Amino acid sequence: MTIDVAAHDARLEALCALAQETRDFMDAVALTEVGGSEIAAVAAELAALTARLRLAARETPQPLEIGADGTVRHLGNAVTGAANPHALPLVVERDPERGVRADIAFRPLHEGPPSAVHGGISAMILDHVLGQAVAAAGVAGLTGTLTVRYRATVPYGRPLVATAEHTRSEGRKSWADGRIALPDGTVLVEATGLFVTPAEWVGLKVT
Ligand SMILES: CCCCCCCC/C=C\CCCCCCCC(=O)SCCNC(=O)CCNC(=O)[C@H](O)C(C)(C)COP(=O)(O)OP(=O)(O)OC[C@H]1O[C@@H](n2cnc3c(N)ncnc32)[C@H](O)[C@@H]1OP(=O)(O)O
Repeated sequence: MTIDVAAHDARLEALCALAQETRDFMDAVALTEVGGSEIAAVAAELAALTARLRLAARETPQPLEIGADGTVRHLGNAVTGAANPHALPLVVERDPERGVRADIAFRPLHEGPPSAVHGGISAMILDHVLGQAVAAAGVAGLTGTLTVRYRATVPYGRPLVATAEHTRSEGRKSWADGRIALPDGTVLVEATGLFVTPAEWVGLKVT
């Protein structure tokens, strides 16, 4: 059975909608120019909303689920989780040619150097897509090492593309390459990573 994200679960659908509203809120916080008293009033309203959500709370985000066909859904993931406000969220697809690809839309919220995306955020995206390329090759693992080369600053507010592919495996070690590029293919950041399949994951089939 393929897991269909939030398709038949009204509560999860509502949670994903709340996460998206929260992202919009965070963007608004990062960019607002309203006056100080209005900012204080909004903060007080927000504190009341936070208290309502905490009336019933768990200690970990929405868990990773694996469908019968190996489909993975992780609504709580920091990069892809539709129920996690921290996530872009990135939608990673199998590339028809090779590996995986994802459209990226960084926002002003992601700023590191002036007018550009924080290097750690680019590294986080690359960590994830390299990991997913490795998982798509049937050898899912945890990142052992990630080497990132920043060739040009990464802009926010314009469409970008992340791609990655599994390159080889030796025992429980697997390598992948990936990059964040402009739509015309100009590479801005590239990475290579080594992923180690924990012994207890060997043979796990995820897509
Ligand atoms: C039921 C579970 C279901 C799970 C389903 C998963 C589905 C996935 C689906 C979708 C993928 C999404 C994509 C996600 C992407 C994001 C990935 C991250 O951000 S991961 C978080 C950051 N990384 C960590 O937190 C790792 C922390 N480190 C560890 O847990 C261990 O150190 C680990 C697993 C990396 C290695 O531990 P050992 O005990 O298995 O390793 P030893 O047996 O000592 O070594 C095995 C081989 O690996 C090398 N090795 C081990 N660690 C290395 C390292 N850090 N760098 C280089 N080589 C390393 C060793 O030298 C050894 O190599 P020799 O066989 O001798 O050639």
